[in-house]
Amino acid sequence: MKCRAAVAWEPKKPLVIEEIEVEKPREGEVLLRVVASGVCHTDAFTLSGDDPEGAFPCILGHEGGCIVEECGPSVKNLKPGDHVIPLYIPECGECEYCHSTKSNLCQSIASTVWTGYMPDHTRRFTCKGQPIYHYMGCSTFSEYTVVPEIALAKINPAAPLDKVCLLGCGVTTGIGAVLNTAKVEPGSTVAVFGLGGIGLSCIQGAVMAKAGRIIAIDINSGKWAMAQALGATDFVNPKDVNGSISEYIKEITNGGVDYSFECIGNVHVMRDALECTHMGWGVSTVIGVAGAGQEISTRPFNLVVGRTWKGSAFGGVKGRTELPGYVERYLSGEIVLDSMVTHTMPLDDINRAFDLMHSGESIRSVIIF
Ligand SMILES: NC(=O)c1ccc[n+]([C@@H]2O[C@H](COP(=O)([O-])OP(=O)(O)OC[C@H]3O[C@@H](n4cnc5c(N)ncnc54)[C@H](O)[C@@H]3O)[C@@H](O)[C@H]2O)c1
Ligand SMILES: [Zn+2]
Ligand SMILES: [Zn+2]
Repeated sequence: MKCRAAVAWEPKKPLVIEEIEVEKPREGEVLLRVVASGVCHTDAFTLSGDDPEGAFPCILGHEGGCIVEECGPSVKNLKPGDHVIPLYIPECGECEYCHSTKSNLCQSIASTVWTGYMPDHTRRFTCKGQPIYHYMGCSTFSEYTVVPEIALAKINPAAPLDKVCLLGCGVTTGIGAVLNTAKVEPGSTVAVFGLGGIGLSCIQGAVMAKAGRIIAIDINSGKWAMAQALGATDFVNPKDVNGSISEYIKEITNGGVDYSFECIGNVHVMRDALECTHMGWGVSTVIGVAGAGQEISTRPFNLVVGRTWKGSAFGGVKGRTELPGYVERYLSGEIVLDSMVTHTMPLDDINRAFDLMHSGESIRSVIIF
């Protein structure tokens, strides 16, 4: 079939709206009509060319709200009309990661998801006769996309897809990092570095975990209002701090925070986030994705004295099992999504979503198809 999609022909160039050809779903695959898609910093990261795994030309987008259009052979649990959220980390239910309660990193199709192919090592998109790479197994910046059944969470059709699409990455990542990865306890002091879609969702998670004090940190003071509305208790702009931000946070928290989260992708901030945690028990979770070749460092002694450095992908959430519950928590008012969607636009204006992200004006832009 033919449809319209935003094609990333090469790094650092605006996306181009093109007519593309989408092949039928094959064995175990599902053709989806994309209703809405959020724009995440990770899309911008890949487009920047800093992502070692980025393959071009591709169709970006991984925060989708979709409806099943057609099922390929041997698809068992989905039918046309079902509402789904595509998962960049699938859940096959059979691999050792799926069997482990300690990880959500299903490896069943990882080698193809992260190289831009479908599980059978072929692609479903062509444009002007040229094959186009898939992206994170989702490619939601297209009116239609093809995703394996094991990478689809079936959700309550009562949920608005233009809001719950954010559960496909940003919001689930932030909340899950707090609840699943760090396991923040009631009364804890928490520091969140970077107040984009991910950081603000960490704040939501910290509120859900009943943290006592939630310190929101961003170089853009315009982000404070939203952080406060979601439950942050303190705001620090590192630009207003003389000297080290980690020393400053330790000073105002009587020795350091219990938990910190890095939601930027900056290796220097990752170090600050670790070093501002309390000696003896502080836990710092890296969520931000840093550029190719970058490394983190700290004095080993900072770990010897009882701090822990952790990392979290998609908030440690097993998508097919747990995401439907996140959608229910949104419907019951426990998870806030509506105010996170600061901008909406049609596919034709998708490049504006990237501009708004880079200028710091948006929390999340959602493309409405
Ligand atoms: N681990 C995962 O599963 C996962 C999932 C999604 C996104 N990510 C990553 O999380 C990061 C955040 O994504 P996002 O969509 O929220 O991004 P975003 O661009 O919306 O937000 C980033 C925020 O960080 C702030 N910031 C930048 N430099 C700063 C500094 N030095 N100190 C303090 N604040 C600073 C910016 O002002 C902005 O508010 C990205 O690196 C993204 O790739 C990881
Ligand atoms: Zn994302
Ligand atoms: Zn698996």
